[in-house]
Amino acid sequence: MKKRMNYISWDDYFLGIAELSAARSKDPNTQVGACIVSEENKILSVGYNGMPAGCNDDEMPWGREGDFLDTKYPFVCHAELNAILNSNHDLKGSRIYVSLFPCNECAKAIIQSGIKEVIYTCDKYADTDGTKASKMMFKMAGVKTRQIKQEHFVKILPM
Ligand SMILES: O=c1ccn([C@H]2C[C@H](O)[C@@H](COP(=O)(O)O)O2)c(=O)[nH]1
Ligand SMILES: [Zn+2]
Repeated sequence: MKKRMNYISWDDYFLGIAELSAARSKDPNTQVGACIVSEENKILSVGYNGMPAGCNDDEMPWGREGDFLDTKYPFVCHAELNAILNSNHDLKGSRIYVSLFPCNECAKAIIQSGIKEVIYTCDKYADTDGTKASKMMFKMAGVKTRQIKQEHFVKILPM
């Protein structure tokens, strides 16, 4: 008997894990997941966007509008940063799979931690200055970026 042939690719596998991680997010508007992988295709870390440890996410604001301190923005820890901080490994030469293209703050953390490739699905904030800054920095720092359209991998998130 021959081996099974319709197994999923490494990219689909790790993006699927990033999507599954996103399903843990309490953010009512945008759930983001990240999965960091070594050159040997070993998972080094995962993360999703959420409130910092010790900050009760039932008491924190989750809105997008109003006074800055009444929104989630100053508080929520981004998926990529959580994945980087959750890791006990050297991330040099690794790649990160993310469900949303990284913001400029995450881009800085990705570059500084030595991650060499960003594979992403959604780029819904492509027109924002933050995303433009991320793309500028990735280009200058030699971090490759590659988009994989969602229809190309198994969608795990509940609809
Ligand atoms: O690089 C990023 C950018 C954003 N996030 C998180 C932060 C927030 O929880 C949401 C964005 O919320 P919107 O309502 O779409 O503004 O995504 C992240 O984890 N990583
Ligand atoms: Zn970010």
